[in-house]
Amino acid sequence: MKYQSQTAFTHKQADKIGVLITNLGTPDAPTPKALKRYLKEFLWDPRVVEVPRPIWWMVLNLIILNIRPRRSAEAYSTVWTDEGSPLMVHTKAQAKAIRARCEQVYGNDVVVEFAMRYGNPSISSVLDKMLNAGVRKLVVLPLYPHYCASTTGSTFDAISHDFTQRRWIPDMRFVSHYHDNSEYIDVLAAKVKKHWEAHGKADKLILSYHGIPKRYLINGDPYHCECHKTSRLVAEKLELGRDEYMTTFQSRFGREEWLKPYTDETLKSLPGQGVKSVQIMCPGFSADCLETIEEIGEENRDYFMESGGERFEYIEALNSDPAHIDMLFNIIATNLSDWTVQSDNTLRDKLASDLGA
Ligand SMILES: C=CC1=C(C)c2cc3[nH]c(cc4nc(cc5[nH]c(cc1n2)c(C)c5CCC(=O)O)C(CCC(=O)O)=C4C)c(C)c3C=C
Ligand SMILES: [Fe+2]
Ligand SMILES: [Fe+2]
Repeated sequence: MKYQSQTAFTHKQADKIGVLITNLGTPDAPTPKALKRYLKEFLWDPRVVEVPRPIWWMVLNLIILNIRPRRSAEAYSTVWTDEGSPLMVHTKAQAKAIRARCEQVYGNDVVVEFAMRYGNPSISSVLDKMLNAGVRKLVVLPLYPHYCASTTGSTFDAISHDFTQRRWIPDMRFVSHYHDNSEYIDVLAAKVKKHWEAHGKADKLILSYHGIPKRYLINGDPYHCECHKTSRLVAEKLELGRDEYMTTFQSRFGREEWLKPYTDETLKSLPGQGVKSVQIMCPGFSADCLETIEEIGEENRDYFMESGGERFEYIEALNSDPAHIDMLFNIIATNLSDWTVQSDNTLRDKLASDLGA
C-alpha cells in the first residue's frame, strides 16, 4: 500500500487550521451528458439509494440513466445562470464570505475551502489542497442543517474514505447538524418577518424540506424529527398557531413511499380547503438550487395556482445573507475555540532535513 505523500511534511511551513464547507454538488453543465455523469455518481451512492447493489445496478444503468439525464437537463437549463448552476454560485459565495470573516478574526491561520460531495470540486481534490497547505486540524461543516444518512452521513463517508489513502490524518471535527441552533432559527424567522413586512402575511406558511424514503425514517434516521423540530421552533419564534403553518416534504424520487405530507399534493389540495394564499420556505436548503427555484418556485407554484390558489410566494433560501454567514461563522468559531493554530515544528523539520527529505 502506498499512501499519498504530503508536501507539508517536507517543507518548512506553519501549521494551519482548515474549514471545509460542503454541499451536495451539481452537474458541470445543463446537458444530458453532464447530467448522466452527475446522476451516476450521486445515485450509485448506497447512502442515497438503499437497495441491494445488483438490483439497483440494473435499474440505474438500464433504465434511469437512459431517461432521467435528458429530463433533468431540461429542468437545469431553466435555472442555469451565466456563472453556472445556482447551487454552485451560492456555495462559492458562501465560502468567500465565510473566508472573509475567518480572515478578519484569525488572519492567515485558518484556511477556508468548499467542496462538493458529488461532481466538482471533489472532496478529495480539496482535501489534497488543504493538507498540502499545512492544515493539521480540520473542521468540516456540511451545509445541511438536518442530519440525514443520505447527505450528512455520505459526506462523512467520502471524507473518511479519502483519509484511508493518506499517511497523515489531521485532528478533525465534523458538524453533523444545526437544525435547532438558536441563531439558525432566529435567522429563518427574521427572513419570514422581513417578507411579511414587504408583502403581508398569507393564509399559511409552508415549511418544505427535501424528502427521503419513509423506510429510512423507520430504520432510525433522525431527519424527519429534526425537520419537524426546526418548523416548531420557527413557528414559536413567529408566534404562529398550529393551523398557520405546515411541514411538508418535496422532491420525491422513485415509486416507494417517501416522507409525507408531500409538498406537491398539499399545494394541490389547499385551495379546496379554503387556503388561497401561501408563503413557502425551504429551511433544509442552505442555498437556492434546482429543487427550490424550479421545483418549488415554478412547478409547485403552478400546481397551487391551477388548483384555485390566488397568491403564492416563495421565500428565498438563506444563501449569503449576512446573518446566515454570521451564524455559520459562529458554528465554526465554536469548534475552533480551543484549537491553537501554531505548533512547534522545529523537531519535525530537523528530522525531515536529517533524513534528506
Ligand atoms: C433517492 C434519491 C434521493 C434522495 C434520498 C435524496 C435526498 C436528499 N437530497 C437533498 C438535497 C438535494 N437534492 C438535489 C437534487 C436531487 N436529488 C435527487 C435524489 C435524491 N435526493 C436527484 C435525482 C436530484 C437531481 C435533480 C433531478 O434530477 O431531479 C439538490 C439540488 C442539486 C442542484 O444541482 O441544484 C439538493 C440540494 C437532501 C437535503 C436530501 C436528504 C435529506
Ligand atoms: Fe436530493
Ligand atoms: Fe426535484
